[in-house]
Amino acid sequence: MHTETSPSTAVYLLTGRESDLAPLDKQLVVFGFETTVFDHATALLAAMHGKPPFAVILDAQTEGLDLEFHVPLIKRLSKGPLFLSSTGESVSRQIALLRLGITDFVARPLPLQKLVARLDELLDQRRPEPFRVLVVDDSEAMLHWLHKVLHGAGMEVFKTRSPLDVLLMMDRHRPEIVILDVYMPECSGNEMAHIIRQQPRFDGIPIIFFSTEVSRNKQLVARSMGGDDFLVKDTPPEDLVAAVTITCERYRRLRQWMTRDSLTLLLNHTTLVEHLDQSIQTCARNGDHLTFAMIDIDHFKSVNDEYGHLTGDYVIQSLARILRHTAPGQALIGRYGGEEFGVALPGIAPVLASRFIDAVRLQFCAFPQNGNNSTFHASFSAGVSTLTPGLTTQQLMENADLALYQAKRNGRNQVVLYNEAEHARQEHGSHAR
Ligand SMILES: Nc1nc2c(ncn2[C@@H]2O[C@H](COP(=O)(O)OP(=O)(O)OP(=O)(O)O)[C@@H](O)[C@H]2O)c(=O)[nH]1
Repeated sequence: MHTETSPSTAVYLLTGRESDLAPLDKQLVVFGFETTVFDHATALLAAMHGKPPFAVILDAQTEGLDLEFHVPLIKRLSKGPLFLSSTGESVSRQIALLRLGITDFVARPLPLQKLVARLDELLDQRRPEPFRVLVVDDSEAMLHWLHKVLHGAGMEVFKTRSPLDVLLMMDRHRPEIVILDVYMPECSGNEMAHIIRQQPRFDGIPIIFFSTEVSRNKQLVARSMGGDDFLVKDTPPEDLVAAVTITCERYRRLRQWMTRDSLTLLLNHTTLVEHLDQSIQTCARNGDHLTFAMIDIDHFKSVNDEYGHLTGDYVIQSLARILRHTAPGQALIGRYGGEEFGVALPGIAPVLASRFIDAVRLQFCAFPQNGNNSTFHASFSAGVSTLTPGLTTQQLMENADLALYQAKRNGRNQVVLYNEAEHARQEHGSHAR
């Protein structure tokens, strides 16, 4: 399980020792950024020579920092984001600083959540996932050409000559676009599009027809069968790449709205349960471990009452980020509802899973939350359940919920691993009373 940050998340912070920015290093570490603090620009530049960071944050008030001199030197060593934190700059000064190479301005007092959100966004932009494209054409030469053009543009391309394999390949590779030839011997592209559109699990996946057909009328018929666009086969490669890119980007944005929770960008409830379902089937088939944790922030109503709803939202976001940054790659993390989260850990033994959730609990407790111009700490309780033969998704979640209830009853701020025998004993005890 990886809980370390990769070197690519290195953030260099230039600030004075006594500055209000100094605690930022510990705060960013909680969110998974490997932060190093420098109190002199020369030391920062020397470190950048050795290992260029992902981002640099400059405190404008650092002693000896001369923006006109140092910013161009920093830019020469790293093309990454360069933040300037100051008490406020005039618009004309901001323009001058942008020209020098500053990419983002951060006002004081530092809005930590916004800064982290921005760093997250920049990080995601830096490692965009390649678009996944499925191409279906009975001509080997055409498949080869499409693969060459799209793969050459950085996309992940899956190809088949047989339309009868399409559904299977869509299940296996989860393409974000399907490019269909219109005239194929086994079935036409129109028919294939019609069949794809009958499957609710492929709802919304764009289909582009790729054909020699130039008749506007026939193109419209093809689109009425479920296609989204029509490209003729002598389309120049750059136009094909542009059309696929635009369509995939739109689909990704749409999917994000459909599958993600807007406050935390974690999976929403429905999608988490759907993915958990699939994961349970796979793990049950392969005999792999699967654990599920239900996490609930403690006394959250009091947080809202004392610090306001907005601060409550920040607390929810801080837990979401800690989970995102520390969970192993295969984890499914979702916002289950309000201040409740669900985390599925396929392939991870129950004891290790509990240990991981407990490590998240400690990080979350240690994280300084800001509200009413002061710092406070929040905590959560969690219940962890394990997949056993024959258990349904619903039962797995209910068991985690029972363990969570136990954690709350035990006094909160703890992780309880569901134990069937223990649960039966307690049930029996409560009935006997
Ligand atoms: N800020 C914020 N509050 C929310 C959100 N969703 C739910 N809540 C609040 O979360 C609170 C949940 O409170 P309760 O279910 O009573 O539980 P609790 O106060 O956390 O207490 P315990 O779970 O028993 O430790 C309610 O006051 C909801 O209004 C949200 O998206 N943002």
